[in-house]
Amino acid sequence: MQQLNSSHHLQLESLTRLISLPDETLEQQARDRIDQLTKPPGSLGLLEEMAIRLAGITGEQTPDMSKKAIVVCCGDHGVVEEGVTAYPSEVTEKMMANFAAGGAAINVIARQTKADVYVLDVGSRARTVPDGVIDCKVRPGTDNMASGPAMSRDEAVQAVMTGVEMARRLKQEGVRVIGVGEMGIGNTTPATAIAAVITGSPVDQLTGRGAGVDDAGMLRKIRVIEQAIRVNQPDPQDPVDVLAKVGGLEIAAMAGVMLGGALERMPVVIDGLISTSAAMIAVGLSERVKPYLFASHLSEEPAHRILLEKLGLTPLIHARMRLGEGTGAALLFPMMEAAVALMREMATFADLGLEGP
Ligand SMILES: O=C(O)c1ccc[n+]([C@@H]2O[C@H](COP(=O)([O-])O)[C@@H](O)[C@H]2O)c1
Ligand SMILES: Cc1cc2nc[nH]c2cc1C
Repeated sequence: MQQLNSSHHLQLESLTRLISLPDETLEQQARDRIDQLTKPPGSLGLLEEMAIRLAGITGEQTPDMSKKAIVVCCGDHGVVEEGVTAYPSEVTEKMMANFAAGGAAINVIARQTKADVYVLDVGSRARTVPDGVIDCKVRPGTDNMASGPAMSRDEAVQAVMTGVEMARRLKQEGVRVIGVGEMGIGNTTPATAIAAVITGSPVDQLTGRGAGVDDAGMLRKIRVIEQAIRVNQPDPQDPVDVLAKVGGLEIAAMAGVMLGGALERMPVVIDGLISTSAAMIAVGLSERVKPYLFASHLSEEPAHRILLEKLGLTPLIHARMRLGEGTGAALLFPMMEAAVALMREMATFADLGLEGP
């Protein structure tokens, strides 16, 4: 591991060792209570599993979910010059301004589900970072991964540490649950490349239309991802190598938010394909991140299902969404709050003078 910028408090390698496992005693207590609630055992399905996991993560039988945050990590991609997306990179900057002004889909959904939106410019090509966007730019966009590494190892680690610091800051601000989202024109290309490297699945089975590329663009995208993997030869056993060679700055930062969230014993909700590719990197850096992660929705991108299966996560929402920004994650928040409220407010069989299930 290369030396990090001195402003970083902890080195990536050492912090991954500091992540603790969820509390099994609290999980068992939650399981026992759920089976005493006035319902057939297991009938609340994945909400039961959610309540149990939240208890183990937070160390609280009925965790406080009042302060919720969505972190939208933004970055641009040199590979866009290969014609892999229907949109120009400039849209990333315009959307960052839109997030800051409150007019994007994530702003609307987060207002509905009572979450605060934090926008991070980790690596956009915007010359000036729009007001209201947190400037933690590592570099203005990646290089074209079709002809060489997207970035250096050091830059990848710096971007990861940006996410770690963000999660720690949110914890200090009293945030109890973090949803992870992103914006970056072209980023389904690196996300799919990460999926191909880590799962070994054929690129043509993983690749989707992203924000809406046409048939010719799809074929180009598949060939470009195959070429990027051939040219860079990323080592699937080395997550920083994968990030640096075929990843993205916002993907690295999201992996960092997941590491930081786990370090701070906070549940972290992932969103679509791109944040799930970041989850693969985070779990590659430390298996201990996995129990802190919650899948929200199943994206239309074919690689998403494969990555979620590999992570052992089940998405609760099937809404044919493929937007990103953390929109699916924000939609999971009310279900999480409901899972906790059920634990807190439901009557038990004993309350009804019944023996139990
Ligand atoms: O979250 C997803 O699964 C998802 C699927 C398709 C597209 N996106 C969003 O669309 C952008 C990437 O699409 P593309 O075609 O430019 O690679 C990026 O800003 C993502 O947030 C997101
Ligand atoms: C308009 C637009 C909004 C987005 N939000 C996330 N990805 C996006 C891609 C586009 C093109």
